[in-house]
Amino acid sequence: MNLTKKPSECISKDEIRHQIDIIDKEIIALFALRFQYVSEIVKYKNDAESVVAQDRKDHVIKVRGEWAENHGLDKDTFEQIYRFLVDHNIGKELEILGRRPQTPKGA
Ligand SMILES: C=C(O[C@@H]1C=C(C(=O)O)C=C[C@H]1O)C(=O)O
Repeated sequence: MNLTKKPSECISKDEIRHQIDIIDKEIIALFALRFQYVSEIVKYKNDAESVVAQDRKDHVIKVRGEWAENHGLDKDTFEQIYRFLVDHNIGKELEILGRRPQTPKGA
């Protein structure tokens, strides 16, 4: 990441906002990469239950909350953020699954 200053080294609001912009650009790029993997997983799923993958969903949300807490962030807030993200991904996975030609049962 091309950050030019540490948080405490910044000497103006503009400088701080510039660093924040750099960080957010990177975060978005990582979310886009994460989404590429999410899109690929649909190949290995065949119905709504496997798309939702409730146990994995619960685990992802819980563990991200713990990771956030380990970094001094608010656990519940980051659980909410991840719940929103995972629910969004489930919607996208269902769209992809819906577009896929259905294989007749027993075929
Ligand atoms: C990516 C998956 O599909 C869904 C999306 C998840 C995510 O965005 O991390 C996690 C679980 C599923 O609800 C998966 O099954 O792992």
